[in-house]
Amino acid sequence: MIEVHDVTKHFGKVQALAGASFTARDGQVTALLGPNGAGKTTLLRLLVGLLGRDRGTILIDGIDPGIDPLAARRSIGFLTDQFGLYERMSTREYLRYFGELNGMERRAIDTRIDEVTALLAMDDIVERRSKGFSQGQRIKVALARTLLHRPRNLLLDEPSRGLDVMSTRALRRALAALRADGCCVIMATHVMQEVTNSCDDVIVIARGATVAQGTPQSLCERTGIASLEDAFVKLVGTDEGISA
Ligand SMILES: Nc1ncnc2c1ncn2[C@@H]1O[C@H](COP(=O)(O)OP(=O)(O)OP(=O)(O)O)[C@@H](O)[C@H]1O
Repeated sequence: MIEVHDVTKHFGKVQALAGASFTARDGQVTALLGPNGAGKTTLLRLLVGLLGRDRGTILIDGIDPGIDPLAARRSIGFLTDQFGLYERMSTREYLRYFGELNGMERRAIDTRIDEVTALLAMDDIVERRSKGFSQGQRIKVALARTLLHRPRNLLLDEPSRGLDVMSTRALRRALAALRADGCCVIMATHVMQEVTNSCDDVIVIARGATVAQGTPQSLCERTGIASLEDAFVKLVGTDEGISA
């Protein structure tokens, strides 16, 4: 479970977070929805302890990443906007390397590589070096790395960007599997269809603060609007930063 209370963060004079508060529960996929510049990536980086907050409380399964980032990170898989692939390594070599960094045993790594590459439908690129990989192929490798060590908490920053229809379905399967395993998943996205298809709960963030949290249906009911996209626009008070 991930608990955030009244978190603020400045970069110089820019206020990236201005009082974000929410709870993301186990066994749920929680969407983090907000216009460009709303503070989504900053929030994810604070959760994983890559940045320090100015104020507020953050607990990852009871651990404060600001106090003990290494302990918090052990239970987190973070798909960032920077994939950090090593072009000379094949996908298998790359995943093995990260499995070893996470303290997994070789046999467990190989079994898990088979599982995640099947889940994400990436058999065609397992033995290929990542040099020249397309955007969709790159994100799949990064996602496979994120899932490899079975973290209990998953932070996914726009995981569906650049994915084709088949890969988007593979991502949905992966999210469903994580939910069934009881993981806590937070997914920052601009794609409303992914929210409707894959998310149990939605956090709406605007200008650095949480403006609403609830199921897609409850957000529609609260605004009195049938479409989630229109409900989001009403909650945020602008129509920037969304795609159909
Ligand atoms: N390292 C930094 N230095 C200065 N300003 C920053 C830095 N990181 C983020 N910001 C600013 O903080 C605000 C929030 O940025 P953030 O990247 O968290 O937004 P976001 O919701 O992820 O946006 P997007 O949907 O465009 O990816 C923006 O105004 C951004 O310019």
